[in-house]
Amino acid sequence: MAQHTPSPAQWAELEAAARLAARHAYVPYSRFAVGAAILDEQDRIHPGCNVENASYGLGNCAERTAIFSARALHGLQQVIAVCIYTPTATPTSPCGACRQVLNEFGPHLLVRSICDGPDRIDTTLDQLLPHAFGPQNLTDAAAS
Ligand SMILES: O=c1ccn([C@H]2C[C@H](O)[C@@H](CO)O2)c(=O)[nH]1
Ligand SMILES: [Zn+2]
Repeated sequence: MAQHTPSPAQWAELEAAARLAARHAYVPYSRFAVGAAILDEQDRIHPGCNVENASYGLGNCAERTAIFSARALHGLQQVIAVCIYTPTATPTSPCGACRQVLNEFGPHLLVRSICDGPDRIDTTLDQLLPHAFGPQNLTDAAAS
């Protein structure tokens, strides 16, 4: 399937959705409210925020919340692009766990990180997670 690229208007929508989603973040422990928004192959935008827990290690990042809720609510199939907003002076990249989860639904997806400052990062998941382990590795498994 051909990978399509978001239009400038779609990037602007993704950025706004990521910033808005951060307002729903549940971050009583880190006070670090992150928002994410994913664009799917049907041009739908799905938001997510980080949701922390008193058992600290169980918190979920904004990017994974976006993926899981989009799948549960809307049957997400393919991610074209993700935008991540962090409340920082410089943009930050998704954590390793989120890179892996993003890879499941969009191995070649585009990643934009935005923040409260003027800088942004535009990259790809291929750059962030080279030699990824994904669904194809399971189907490649030798029959026993
Ligand atoms: O890309 C990132 C990085 C961090 N966090 C969350 C996890 C935790 O709730 C808080 C501090 O790490 O920010 C995200 O949601 N996405
Ligand atoms: Zn993460």
